Amino acid sequence: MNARRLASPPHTSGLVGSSAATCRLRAEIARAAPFASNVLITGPSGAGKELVAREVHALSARAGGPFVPVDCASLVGELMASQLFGHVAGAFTGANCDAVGCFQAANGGTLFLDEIGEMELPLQAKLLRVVQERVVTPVGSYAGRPIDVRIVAATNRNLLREVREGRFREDLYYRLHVVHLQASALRDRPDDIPALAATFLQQLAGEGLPCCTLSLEAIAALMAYAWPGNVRQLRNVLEQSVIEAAEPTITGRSIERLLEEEQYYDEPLTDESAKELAAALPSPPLLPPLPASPAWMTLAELEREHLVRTLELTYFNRAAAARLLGISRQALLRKIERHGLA
Ligand SMILES: Nc1ncnc2c1ncn2[C@@H]1O[C@H](COP(=O)(O)OP(=O)(O)OP(=O)(O)O)[C@@H](O)[C@H]1O
Repeated sequence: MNARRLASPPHTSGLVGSSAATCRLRAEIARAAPFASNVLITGPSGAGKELVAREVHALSARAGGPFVPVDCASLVGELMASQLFGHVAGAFTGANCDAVGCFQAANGGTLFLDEIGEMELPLQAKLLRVVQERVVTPVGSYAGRPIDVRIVAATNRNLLREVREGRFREDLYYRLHVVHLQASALRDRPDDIPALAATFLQQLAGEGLPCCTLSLEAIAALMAYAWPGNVRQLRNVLEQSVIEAAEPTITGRSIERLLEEEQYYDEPLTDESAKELAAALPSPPLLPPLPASPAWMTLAELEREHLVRTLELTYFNRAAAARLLGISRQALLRKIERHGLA
């Protein structure tokens, strides 16, 4: 059987973060959790889809029952149906005794079908029958067994496009897409980063790693990064920085150095995200205020003033400043030099 864990871990506080997107998600989870309706969770890899699924389970009347996560991408070949639906002795070579599948293991609880978009079409047809009839028939048997399972599925694919392109059954899509929850990319909710980082540093200290905090510069650098690997990548970067930290306070420079090794360090933000990020960054450091603007400014003077303001806001993190300004780091470096700010 392909279940990663059968029993639910105790429910902890769950989703960390207070961005508008996370607050909305928390409210949607609370609204949908008490019902038995199927749930489809979408969002990029590492954005917290499994955590959302666990939250739905933990806040439902099934919380005392099992939470069974299944990685649908690994359900391939002959054994896939048996992994989901179980089999009876003699069903195929090597089936020496009856075995329950993930559906029966999740009876009374929640079955989490992770990476549902990867499931092969023949298995989708079998899954549809079970979802519709709430009866599971083990491989090699004709006797169906009623099951009481809530299905929560997740995908990082655009399932409607998969339907249009014939890789995902439309009828199954609509059976699963009763409640839709969206785990957003971390780059779209940078104001969650300080709380997530603090939680992860606390968890890492609890796991025996050095107890560290982040400087304001380090927080600004984390908030300005694009996070292609989302929350999972944030945790990994923090773990690396704790291991490498010479002092209990992690500096902006050490975070920048780690992020330079990751992808998309220099990717500019869209105008909208840049505005959100600028508003969410921690208060700028105490630097001498900019000279009062003259009544009339040339374009060059205006550019210089905005450059200084952006550099202050990002604690002189040039990659972050470039992203906020929507230009490449090379372009920013040229402007810094041209305006004598180096
Ligand atoms: N809002 C959050 N609060 C606290 N921890 C989070 C949050 N979001 C994600 N995490 C943590 O980030 C890691 C990745 O999350 P998770 O496995 O749920 O992502 P996923 O979207 O299911 O990823 P994948 O698509 O790769 O399976 C986990 O350790 C999870 O606990």
